[in-house]
Amino acid sequence: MNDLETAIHNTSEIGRLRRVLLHRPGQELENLMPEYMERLLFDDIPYLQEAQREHDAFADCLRQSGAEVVYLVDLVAASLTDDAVKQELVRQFLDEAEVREQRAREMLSELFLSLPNREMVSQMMAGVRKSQLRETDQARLKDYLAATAGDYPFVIDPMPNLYFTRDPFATIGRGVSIHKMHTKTRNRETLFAKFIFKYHPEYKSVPRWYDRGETTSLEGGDILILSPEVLAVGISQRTQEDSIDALADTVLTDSPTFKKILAFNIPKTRSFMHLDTVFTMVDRDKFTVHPNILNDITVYVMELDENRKMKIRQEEGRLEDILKEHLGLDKVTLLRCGEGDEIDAAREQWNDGSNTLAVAPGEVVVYARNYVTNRLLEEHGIKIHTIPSAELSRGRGGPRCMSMPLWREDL
Ligand SMILES: NC(=O)NCCC[C@H](N)C(=O)O
Repeated sequence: MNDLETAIHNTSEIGRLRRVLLHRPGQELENLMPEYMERLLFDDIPYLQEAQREHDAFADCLRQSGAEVVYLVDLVAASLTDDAVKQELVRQFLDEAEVREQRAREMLSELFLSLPNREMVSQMMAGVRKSQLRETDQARLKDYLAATAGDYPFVIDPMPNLYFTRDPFATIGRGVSIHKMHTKTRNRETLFAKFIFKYHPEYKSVPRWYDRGETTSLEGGDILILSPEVLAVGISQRTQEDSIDALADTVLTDSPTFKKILAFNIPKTRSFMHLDTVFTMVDRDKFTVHPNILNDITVYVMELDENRKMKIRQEEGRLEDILKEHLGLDKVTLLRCGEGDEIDAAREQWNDGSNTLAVAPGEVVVYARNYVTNRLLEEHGIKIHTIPSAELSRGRGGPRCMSMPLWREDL
């Protein structure tokens, strides 16, 4: 069924992309400091204006290939359907930012609630410097600053990873999986998803496969929709086995199409943080892969038996053969990042050479910088759209990480 009226429709990695969620990097990047970068999951400080230019080129590329681009800030703003909802967001946001000091809560609530919805959401994303509170009531500020010892310059931390819209929630079929993130830093991002899927007029009735209140972590970069029947989920640095069990329970039981989950156990390292940093689908029978994982990957198959009880078994053999069997294909080609060269593969994977976003079968968006891998894709008949990435890549994510499909055509 291809009716763009439904809020969410996502039954593959490669069906023609018709609507996609992005976040244009904003002031949150201007609040990155070298001292706190590691905790905020960045390896360097991007130059915001250039990062925005690159991101706009990404958005234009998606529009030119036929997708409507929807921005996170607009969806969150449109979810704040009345003052009570807006106040609820502010309250929960302050709780989750761990602002406990009463005077700070009052000053920040006043600051946020004085802004129109869109500006308020952008301000929440950017974080708040202590120096910004100078505009407010001086006596309260003095008391607050005296009560919070130390030189930490923020009253609320920035959320610089928001432009990786792939991770805090994921669309699967007609439903959504809202995540409990591995790090405290990124867990704050999923509050926006909570409000979108609770209050936004178009998104509030979407079925829920996983929720942010779960106790184990699951991140969207680990979820790949290989076909309307088969999901791949990474057991990774960011996604725990128990989360996959819980996701499998709901998706395999309640979604009309999904029958199987292939759980890929991958190495737990920063550069391989999610499955989509080492493995993406580019065509019906072609995948990019980082060669280093091929000897170090175990695949488990999860299915419900005739009594609707979960069965899990380990698969043996080569990844190509496992994919062939479960996707019912005659042939599968794995395209090795950096053409399999040890040095090029490591360099290009670090800058997301294996992190492609398909806009249609055999047609993908990639970073221009990964020219060795890109050449290989073209040699295998894949149409590539290249985008610039000098600044965007400093956050360690590529075109797939920076996008969440809301609507794809069925294959
Ligand atoms: N799916 C992805 O691999 N997303 C990239 C997320 C990068 C971000 N700096 C993070 O560490 O979470």
